[in-house]
Amino acid sequence: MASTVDTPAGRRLQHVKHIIIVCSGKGGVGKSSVSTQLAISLRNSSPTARVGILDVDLTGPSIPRMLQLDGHPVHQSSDGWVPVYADGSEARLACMSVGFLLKKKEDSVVWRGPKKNAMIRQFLSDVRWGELDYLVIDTPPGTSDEHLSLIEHMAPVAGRLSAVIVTTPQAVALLDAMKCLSFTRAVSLPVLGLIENMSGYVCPCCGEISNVFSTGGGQEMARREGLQFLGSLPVDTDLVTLLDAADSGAADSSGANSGSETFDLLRRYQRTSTAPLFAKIVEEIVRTLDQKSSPA
Ligand SMILES: Nc1ncnc2c1ncn2[C@@H]1O[C@H](COP(=O)(O)OP(=O)(O)OP(=O)(O)O)[C@@H](O)[C@H]1O
Ligand code: SF4
Repeated sequence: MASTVDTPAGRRLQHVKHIIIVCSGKGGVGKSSVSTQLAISLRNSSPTARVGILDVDLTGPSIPRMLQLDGHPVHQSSDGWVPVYADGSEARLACMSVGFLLKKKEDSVVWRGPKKNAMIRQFLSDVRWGELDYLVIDTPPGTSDEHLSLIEHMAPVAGRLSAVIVTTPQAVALLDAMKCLSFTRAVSLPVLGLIENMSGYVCPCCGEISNVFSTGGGQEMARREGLQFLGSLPVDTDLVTLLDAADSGAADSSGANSGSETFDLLRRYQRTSTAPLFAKIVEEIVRTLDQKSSPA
């Protein structure tokens, strides 16, 4: 019988303990922000946790922007691509995105399915992730070529895969989240739980919660479908301010930000009003994954 790691992606990912695919049925619900904040909170969940974040939203990569790593060059070593570390020399938050391969961040990626498939295969087999506790994968909205390619190339490590579904509370987003859930069921991808994002707005002056959209739909969907409800995240004005600042952040002459700037960015993420909610979500995720990997 062939070894379970007997493919380039299987060999490369053999030292990655858990792989979390973040998906949403609908665009713009906050999947990339959730992926970024999950990766940061997982990294901070223990002093030694090592986390990777892979951005396979090939036509709309936003992870480099969210980690203020836009324009960072990617180095090729004899052993493959070296990921970009969002925490400098600590090297506990490794990041890879097609965004690093574009000449300018405004450049668009207009690729057909086979080229996207080849890029994803390369990300999974050629990036030198090393040992990771968690690899968080940010995907495009919906269920597209990218999702199928991921599942196909990661078949040798299928036992370590799970998904987190992100939705907003509106009916249309929930309908699309259901489609996403049926995809996970069709490909036997276990779902760790559901996150309802932009669930209400917390007034920065008085803390009053206004439900701009309806609320509670994600929790209801989770109950109905037998999923774990991981939590609700309100519209976070700290996150908006942080990302606006990151967008206008100064880059050095190579177009890349220095390690200390991105390190400072990680600290600022930790001070947003949703950071404690992410810490709780991560506690739940870590508990579930530990149970899954502990011998019966
Ligand atoms: N809880 C939140 N509070 C405030 N702003 C948020 C929140 N979640 C996401 N956003 C903002 O909403 C916008 C869309 O978020 P994001 O890019 O994460 O969504 P997405 O689902 O990944 O989008 P796409 O479909 O383009 O991949 C971003 O500007 C992000 O900063
Ligand atoms: S919730 Fe209260 S403090 Fe906040 S904006 Fe509305 S009225 Fe003002």
